[in-house]
Amino acid sequence: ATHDHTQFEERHLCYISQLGKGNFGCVELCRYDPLGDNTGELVAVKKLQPNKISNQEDFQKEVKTLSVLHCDYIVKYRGVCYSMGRLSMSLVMEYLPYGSLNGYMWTNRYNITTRRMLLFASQICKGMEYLQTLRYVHRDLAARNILVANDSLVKIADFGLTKVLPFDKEYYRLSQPGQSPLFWLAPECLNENKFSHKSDVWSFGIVLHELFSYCDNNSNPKVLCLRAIGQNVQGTSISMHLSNMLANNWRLPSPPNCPSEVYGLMKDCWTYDFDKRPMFCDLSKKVENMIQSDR
Ligand SMILES: C[C@H](Nc1nc(-c2c[nH]c3ncc(Cl)cc23)ncc1F)C(=O)NCC(F)(F)F
Repeated sequence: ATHDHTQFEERHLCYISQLGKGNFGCVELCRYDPLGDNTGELVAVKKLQPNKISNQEDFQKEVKTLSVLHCDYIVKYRGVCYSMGRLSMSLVMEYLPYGSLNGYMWTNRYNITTRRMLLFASQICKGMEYLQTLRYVHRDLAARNILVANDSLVKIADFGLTKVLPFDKEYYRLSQPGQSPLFWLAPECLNENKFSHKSDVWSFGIVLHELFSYCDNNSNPKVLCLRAIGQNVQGTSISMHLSNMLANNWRLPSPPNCPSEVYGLMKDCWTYDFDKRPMFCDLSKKVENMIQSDR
């Protein structure tokens, strides 16, 4: 049987504001208000730009993916809304009022403790552990794709690039270079378009760097990598330069005032050989030990 996609009637979805845009379309804040008295719940509605058909297929997959995920550390699926006579479909999700993690970290940079950052890191690890049990590879783990539910709870969101591993392989090979942002990608993704739980671990290390940099846009992974590459980017693409630097053991520098054992954890996630990188279950234990000892 098809999944019981809770149906939201378009006439009761009241537009409030736009939350953000992506290369797919946009996400809007709406109130689902069937009683028409403003007592309905706030929801986040992801709408597709109707142009590209390929987007439609990818969007269907994203809806399918999110509808089977049930985890405290993953944004909740609410259902779908068909409009234009089932011609176009929107994805309805829970609305998280504190917004995306990168905005939250920068806004609250003066009163977020190391313990709080480690709590967020352990929650992201647990969400990723859950994804791994279902053989999903997120492929776009970044602070901009983490949502903040409240001052002590974050959730993984944006499953637009998520792929399920084949039954007989522990990696997913993309046919052509994808649209994942370069500076969050593991070397094997840059060099061979190979995505796995271990490449998600690499991206988690980048998210740790973002967290401990308070998501400062002046020292985000893109800025730091481009500075290391140097302005004189000759013919070879940025991807090639980055790949060469990583092969020569260059890594993002430690964020200012970052505890050395946290930077050590980032470096573990950035082990060149993906077989030697820690698993998310190892990472969450290490992070939880740091939370305990960080009194
Ligand atoms: C394109 C949309 N962008 C944004 N969304 C929100 C947002 C606040 N609260 C939210 N509650 C549920 C959802 Cl799905 C989004 C938001 N805030 C700022 C944005 F720029 C998005 O989906 N971003 C990926 C992720 F959700 F992971 F942050």
